[in-house]
Amino acid sequence: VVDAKNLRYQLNSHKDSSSFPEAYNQIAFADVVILNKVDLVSSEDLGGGVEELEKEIHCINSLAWIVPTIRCQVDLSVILNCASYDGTRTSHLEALLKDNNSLSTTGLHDNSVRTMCLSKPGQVDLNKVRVWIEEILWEKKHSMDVYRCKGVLSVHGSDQLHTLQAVREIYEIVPARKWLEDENKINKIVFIGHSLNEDILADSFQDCLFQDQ
Ligand SMILES: Nc1nc2c(ncn2[C@@H]2O[C@H](COP(=O)(O)OP(=O)(O)OP(=O)(O)O)[C@@H](O)[C@H]2O)c(=O)[nH]1
Repeated sequence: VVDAKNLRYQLNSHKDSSSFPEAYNQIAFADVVILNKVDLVSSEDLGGGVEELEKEIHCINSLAWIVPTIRCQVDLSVILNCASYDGTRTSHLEALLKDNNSLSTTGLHDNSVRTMCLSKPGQVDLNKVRVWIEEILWEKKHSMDVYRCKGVLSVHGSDQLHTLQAVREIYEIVPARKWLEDENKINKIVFIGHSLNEDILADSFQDCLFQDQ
């Protein structure tokens, strides 16, 4: 739950310190963000109203689904049972498959928590992807602090769309469903975290593509 009236203050409160406020972490890890107290903000407020706040939340986590509320009044059947981490249910990942769907953000402040989206055509070698993601998440090879990761993969030798999900060091790659005939078989991975380097991620992922010997 985000307090609409105080969000900006909470996000800015770290500017003079070396650590991030908890608000960044909570938004980065959220699947659903309840943006509460929207009756207390208006477009005349410094920095804009609810729309601006939604933009700021999406800058940190462009995968989050935002529900504006007053007194947290929300239909529970909408926000519960999202099955966001069920790798075999692709409904929450379908948006990733849409072309031209840019989810990357530049972050609110230099070096803050942000979303980065990697997109590559071709088929990947699953073993290479495992080594690649383990180097990033476990060995912190590129000094990136990845909070979460979600994506779809087109795996060589399989007609199944695979999903990749990670929370901190724990990750999972599983077959989810058959690729559809007319579907653009791509690899698309969204990273949410801190100190993300787009060029390094794109270059290193290139080595995961399957190559005929
Ligand atoms: N106008 C308005 N007031 C609200 C809303 N939600 C809560 N409040 C009031 O805001 C006051 C503080 O409530 P909260 O922000 O939920 O209280 P809190 O102590 O911060 O609660 P925690 O965040 O759980 O620690 C109470 O008087 C609530 O009735 C809202 O959407 N609109």
